[in-house]
Amino acid sequence: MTDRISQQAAAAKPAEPREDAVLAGYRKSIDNIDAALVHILAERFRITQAVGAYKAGATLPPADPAREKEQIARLRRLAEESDLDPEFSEKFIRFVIEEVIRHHEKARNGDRSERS
Ligand SMILES: C=C(O[C@@H]1C=C(C(=O)O)C=C[C@H]1O)C(=O)O
Repeated sequence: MTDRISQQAAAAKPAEPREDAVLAGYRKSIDNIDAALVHILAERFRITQAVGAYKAGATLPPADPAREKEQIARLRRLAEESDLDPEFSEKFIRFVIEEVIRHHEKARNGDRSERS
């Protein structure tokens, strides 16, 4: 790549995503946020495991639809205030709660079986 035409061709070529400094800067922030999400979810599941053990001991049902309805409505409101799609927020929390209930059912069955 020493002649002028080759140099011009190289200059016109868009940078590979991995070599783009602006994109790399954004991705650094995305990586930090993703790490925080994993830590937050780990803490949420740590406490819901304790709730599952408590419910199993107290013979309380694994799921509480009234509580879920309140949480979904609250998170939809928060999403709207934060310019996040409320539909996405509802889908996300339902996905998480479904997994929590699966854990609670396992805890109730002495970790022998799962729902479905
Ligand atoms: C954690 C609980 O158990 C279930 C899981 C929920 C959740 O992950 O937020 C909410 C309600 C219940 O269906 C609870 O009853 O508080």
